[in-house]
Amino acid sequence: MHIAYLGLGSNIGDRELQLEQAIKSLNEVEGINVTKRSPIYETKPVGYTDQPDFLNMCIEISTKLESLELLNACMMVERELHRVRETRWGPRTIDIDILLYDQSVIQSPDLEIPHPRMTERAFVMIPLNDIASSVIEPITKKYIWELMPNDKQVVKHKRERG
Ligand SMILES: Nc1ncnc2c1ncn2[C@@H]1O[C@H](COP(=O)(O)OP(=O)(O)OP(=O)(O)O)[C@@H](O)[C@H]1O
Ligand SMILES: Nc1nc2c(c(=O)[nH]1)N=C(CO)CN2
Repeated sequence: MHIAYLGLGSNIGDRELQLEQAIKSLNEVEGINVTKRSPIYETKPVGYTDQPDFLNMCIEISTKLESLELLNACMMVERELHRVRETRWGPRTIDIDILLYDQSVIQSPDLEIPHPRMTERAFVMIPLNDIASSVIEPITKKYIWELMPNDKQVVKHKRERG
């Protein structure tokens, strides 16, 4: 069994529902079990800023899948939720990134693990810290405090569903 952490984001349509559907679909994939989920945060868009606010969260999964198989499963769930790729870093119904996969370091054309931009993204590190505090190296953790928002960039989302 492998332990992986995934980052989920949505900023068009029913954002909360799409996060829930992504978790449900991932959990239904043979060989994937969702074992933890972070709170949901509402976050200001990073990179391309002229787009709606995101809901972001992280989940922990235990999986029999190898890393590339997991990437394919994530892409399949994205397709299922009708994600259309238009602008890089642009709006999306759902985005699923593999953040960590065991202790692996992978540098291939299709897959980079740890996710190359994760440590600079408050919308990833804050929910990841909620569910994987012990997994994050102290050296990285130091920067989470620097990412901690004091200007409403990342705020806890009040759930609309039970
Ligand atoms: N750790 C990873 N998790 C998910 N996709 C990855 C990862 N590493 C590389 N990729 C590649 O990135 C592509 C997905 O790009 P995508 O359009 O989702 O990027 P993005 O979400 O806009 O930007 P970012 O990668 O900065 O979050 C996939 O086709 C996949 O092959
Ligand atoms: N707040 C926020 N900003 C983003 C996000 C995201 O999930 N949340 N995803 C991006 C591309 O992956 C680019 N910018």
